[in-house]
Amino acid sequence: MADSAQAQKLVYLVTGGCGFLGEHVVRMLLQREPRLGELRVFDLHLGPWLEELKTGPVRVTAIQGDVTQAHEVAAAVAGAHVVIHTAGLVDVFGRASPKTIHEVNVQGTRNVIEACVQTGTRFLVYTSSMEVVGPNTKGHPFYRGNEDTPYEAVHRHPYPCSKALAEWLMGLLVCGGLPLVTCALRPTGIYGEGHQIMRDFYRQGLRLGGRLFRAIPASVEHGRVYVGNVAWMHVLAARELERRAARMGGQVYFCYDGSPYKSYEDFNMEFLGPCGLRLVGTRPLVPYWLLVFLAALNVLLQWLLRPLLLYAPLLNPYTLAMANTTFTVSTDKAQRHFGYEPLFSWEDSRTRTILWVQATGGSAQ
Ligand SMILES: NC(=O)C1=CN([C@@H]2O[C@H](COP(=O)(O)OP(=O)(O)OC[C@H]3O[C@@H](n4cnc5c(N)ncnc54)[C@H](O)[C@@H]3O)[C@@H](O)[C@H]2O)C=CC1
Ligand SMILES: CC(C)CCC[C@@H](C)[C@H]1CC[C@H]2[C@@H]3[C@H](O)CC4=CC(=O)CC[C@]4(C)[C@H]3CC[C@]12C
Repeated sequence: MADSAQAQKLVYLVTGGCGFLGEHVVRMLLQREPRLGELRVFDLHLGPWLEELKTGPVRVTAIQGDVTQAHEVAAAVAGAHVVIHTAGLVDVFGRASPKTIHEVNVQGTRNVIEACVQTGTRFLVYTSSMEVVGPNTKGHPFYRGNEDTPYEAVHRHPYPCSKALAEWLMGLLVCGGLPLVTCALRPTGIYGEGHQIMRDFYRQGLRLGGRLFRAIPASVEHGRVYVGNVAWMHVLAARELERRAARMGGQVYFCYDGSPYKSYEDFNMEFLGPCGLRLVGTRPLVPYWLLVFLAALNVLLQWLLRPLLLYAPLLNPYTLAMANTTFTVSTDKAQRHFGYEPLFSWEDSRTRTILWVQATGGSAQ
């Protein structure tokens, strides 16, 4: 008798499937989801790498579309059994307007939910963010927290506001008693192959003669998680939503793995060090008040230059506050609820990331 893996082939849709995380989710599904019959990859900008996937045994359909356009989303969702919604506008640097961030992250998510309800898709996994919780505007540390840790979540920045609203929309469904089963995954800062900010730091270090200068105290700890493990968690959550609907429906899960807790800069050095960079200083070389001043100056410059060009440096009051606030998670909720174990050890994750930085960091890719 054919087993159920062969009997029922499923249609999956990944929104934002050509982004940093989305590409890993797409590849992970193809490698690790035996019930996959068709994979729809929906994104505003389709990657050329999708072409090579089309020659494999699973039907891969590339859909160029915009999550803010309800009709485009509905057409892509129709007939899909499972939707993994990772599309989002990740912007904490002032590149996009608050309105655009809201449209993509909130209205886009609303469109995905409505399309699922209208077309009868039953399972939806949403990529949320740790930013739904914090760090908050008051700079309170979140130390080894879990999904139930009390924390004063206060947002002002458009990005965390939008992610919090979108996650809240997901929660509404549970109260509404709809047949759609959802869960939200909250990655902390993701790293790994394809991580743009890591590459930016590497290039900056190369420009500075192989050095980076410590700006944030080493005692401020950040939770980071490897992109392959975040992708695996999405694939597993999507698979298990059906079997464990009563337990998982409406739940939120932090994404975690064995990556060590370190400051943002020290963590990056785990990869940039073996690529030849050095972090200068055991303590910050620039006083904090000067960073605050420079961050405020960047906001002013961004505003003054806006009519001429887009000036969006890494340092602004929001990113400084983030980098300077401890936020680490310690939880086993995903393990308890759907059997998640990281697929990649810290050593594997580190090696893969180093190889990627070495291969592409200096090139224009
Ligand atoms: N990068 C990180 O450290 C973290 C990311 N996240 C979340 O993970 C998700 C993926 O983020 P990344 O892969 O880092 O970002 P990314 O920018 O690399 O990927 C996002 C993808 O969404 C697509 N997209 C944007 N607007 C769209 C639209 N209107 N219609 C269709 N597609 C659109 C983009 O073209 C891109 O391919 C986002 O929802 C983000 O909020 C959550 C926590 C941490
Ligand atoms: C010396 C500077 C002050 C260092 C600046 C570092 C910042 C650019 C980054 C520090 C913390 C990062 C954020 C954090 O990892 C959590 C995130 C979650 C998301 O959902 C999206 C990305 C990000 C906001 C991430 C962005 C870069 C930092 C602010």
